[in-house]
Amino acid sequence: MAQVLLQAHHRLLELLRHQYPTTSSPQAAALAASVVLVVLVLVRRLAATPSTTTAREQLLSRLPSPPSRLPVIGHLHLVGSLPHVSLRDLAAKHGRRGLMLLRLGAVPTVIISSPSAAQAVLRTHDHVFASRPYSAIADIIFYGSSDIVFSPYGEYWRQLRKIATTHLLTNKKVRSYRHAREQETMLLVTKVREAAMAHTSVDLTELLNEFSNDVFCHAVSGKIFKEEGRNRLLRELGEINSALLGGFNVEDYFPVLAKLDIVKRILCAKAQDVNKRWDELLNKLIHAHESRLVSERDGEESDFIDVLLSVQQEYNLTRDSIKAQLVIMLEAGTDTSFIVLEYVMVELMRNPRVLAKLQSEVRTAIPKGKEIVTEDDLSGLTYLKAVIKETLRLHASAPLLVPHLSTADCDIDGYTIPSGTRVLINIWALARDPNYWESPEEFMPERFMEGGSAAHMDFKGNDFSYLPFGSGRRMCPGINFAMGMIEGMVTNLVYHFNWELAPELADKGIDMTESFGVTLHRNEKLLLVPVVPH
Ligand code: HEM
Repeated sequence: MAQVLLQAHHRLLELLRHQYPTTSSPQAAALAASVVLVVLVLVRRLAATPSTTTAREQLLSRLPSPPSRLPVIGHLHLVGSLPHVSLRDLAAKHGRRGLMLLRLGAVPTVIISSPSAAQAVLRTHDHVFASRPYSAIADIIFYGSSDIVFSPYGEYWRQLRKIATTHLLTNKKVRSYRHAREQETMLLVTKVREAAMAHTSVDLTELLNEFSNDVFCHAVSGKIFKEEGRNRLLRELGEINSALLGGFNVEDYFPVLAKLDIVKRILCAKAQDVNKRWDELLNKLIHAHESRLVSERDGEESDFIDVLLSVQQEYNLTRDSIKAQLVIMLEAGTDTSFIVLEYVMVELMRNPRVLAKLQSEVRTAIPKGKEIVTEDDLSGLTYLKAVIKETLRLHASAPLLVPHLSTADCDIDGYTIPSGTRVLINIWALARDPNYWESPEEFMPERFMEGGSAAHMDFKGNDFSYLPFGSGRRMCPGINFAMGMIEGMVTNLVYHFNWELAPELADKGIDMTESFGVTLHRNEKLLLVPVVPH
């Protein structure tokens, strides 16, 4: 027993160090891990009444699960720094029919790893699995989880979803932000052209991140988004949110800790702090919108703040709820779109044949000499669409989707998943499964072209081995917004420039090491030399 507790302590220590890398000395971290372990063991002892073998426990115990479970931390020690990879390997060994149960700390979590199990969860029983587990951090950052992504399934969420799909992210609205997208595209192309003239490299990671951030800031808060460096501040705050939401949060796996006020105060202090900073900034932005006269709008398209204020009464939205939607829209859209953009360029650089073919398509279809390629020029670019689809297959920004939660007992293929179980759908594993994909590790856009093995597939949630945006009620409502941005930017990058690896990367190639947070992203910067073609 002492040996297993020691192992649990060691793993807890690693996890705490990961969560609080800069704030704790080794001694303080070891002490914190010991305190957490003692508290958890005590709480477990106190809670170990006959009710622990409830009907729910009995159902859980029938689900396929790895045998090596430690006290307190459960299977957490089996999950490495790239959870989607560990989960795929564990499921191959211990899963049955695409289902596997892991005890992540105190939280039973079902991992879905086959298209048929994904279909059962996201389509057949979608209504049962459409809720979200509680997250102490999300609760602070999103004003009591009152945002569309983390709010539990129910009437309130339905209203938010309606606002998103009928007011904020309709095709018409997405088209109306076109001017903002093209303006930001122009800024980026100009910067790259300057570098090309000077024969220097560009940090494309940074440029694309900035582009994506600015397009969203513009959509959310209109023309004033750059005043007083607000776009930079919004980006900084967004990055802090991502780090907090994506880190290993002890309180998510040991919810009992989040209930202890003193522990909550310590663990959630950073989230409180960033929420305060968001609140100040959003109050200013909302106030500026409220006090702006119609005559000052100068024909400008209404932004997310205008839209939310205009439907406030109709949907009975509180001020906090409006702020929660603004924070989540920036969070949900910016990072995901930037990651896809960067990976498209990474894959094009790693596959010169594909880059050449894409350039040929783009430069044949679009007349020479355009200052900027607009969204009108994109129809008919079938290889471009195939390149983006293939990038989304290999590099889903959210490899485990956002966690789902069951709200009733539900039978799937002979197993019963009890109510209140957290469910992760490993779409990364589904999209690389050799049972469903030919040469799954290869970047082959042709598979999505006419005559290819995946020609009929789209990302609209109908093909359960290919779900980069999820499927069902909780599916991403921002696909059109994202596609408008990604297609436009990639086309401009390959239309205007030829690309070479920067000298720093020329010898060693592009490092594909990734980190997992809320989203999955590369660690190293993409440094490239742009060349203006003759
Ligand atoms: C390439 C870019 C994007 C990718 C890959 C992506 C992917 C996803 C995924 C996987 C989910 C979770 C689905 C689930 O839990 O089952 C999601 C949810 C969501 N996405 Fe996106 N997304 C992208 C862009 C956007 C954009 C541009 C917006 C908004 C402007 C957006 C807004 C949302 C919202 C609001 C949700 C939560 C829906 C809900 O819980 O009801 N996303 N997205």
